[in-house]
Amino acid sequence: TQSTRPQRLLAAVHKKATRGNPRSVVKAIDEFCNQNEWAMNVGNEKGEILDSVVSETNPGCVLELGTYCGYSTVRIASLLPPHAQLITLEFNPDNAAVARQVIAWAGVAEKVRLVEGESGEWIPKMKEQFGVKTFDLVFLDHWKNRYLLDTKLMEECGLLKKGSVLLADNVVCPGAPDYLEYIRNSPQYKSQFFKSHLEYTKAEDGLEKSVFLG
Ligand SMILES: Cc1cc(-c2n[nH]c(CCNC(=O)c3cc(-c4ccc(F)cc4)cc(O)c3O)n2)ccn1
Ligand SMILES: [Mg+2]
Repeated sequence: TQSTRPQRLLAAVHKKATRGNPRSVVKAIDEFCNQNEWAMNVGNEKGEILDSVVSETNPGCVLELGTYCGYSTVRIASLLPPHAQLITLEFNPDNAAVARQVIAWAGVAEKVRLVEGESGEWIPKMKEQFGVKTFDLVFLDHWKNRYLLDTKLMEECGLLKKGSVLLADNVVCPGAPDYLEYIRNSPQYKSQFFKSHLEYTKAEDGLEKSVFLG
């Protein structure tokens, strides 16, 4: 039977990356996507911006919406301080299965909790199910038409505190216009746009970083 693109991406990780070395896993995926097949990982150009935001935030508790194959999960987890935790939500069970193996190969599994399901269902359960108080950093990389809804849901669930950082991928391509409109005009956030390109292409894209002011 035919393999899927995520399965071919995983095969490239097993072939080219060194087990336990997160940077080699990131490099292997970027090579696969540049040389073989495009895939919707955040990529290296936006990934370096992600790395800098993670490093400056030094988060103890991170939420990632949209795991896909675990590329950004591995980038984030490899920069977390000891005992910090990353919860990542993936909607597609086949992609989640690949992500688990990518995360394990990178050697960051003990920092990561991968949950299969929809943001709207799981965000309200974060406190009771995972003992989360608030998130220091949220990486929004899931369905673009859910960014705004889920940001409001996180506010309502008391999952953000003064200083919490939201970092949103794809605010230009595919785009999240209602989210940008809200977050840039809300007195409760201080936002900053990082211009970049859609992963592995020359198309315009960028990340929006927003600090919750409480
Ligand atoms: C509702 C809910 C959803 C999820 C969830 N799990 N996995 C995802 C992945 C979502 N990501 C994307 O769709 C995405 C698309 C493109 C793209 C595609 C085609 C083009 F032509 C150009 C760009 C580029 C990207 O960088 C992306 O991130 N969402 C998890 C939990 N709850
Ligand atoms: Mg993305």
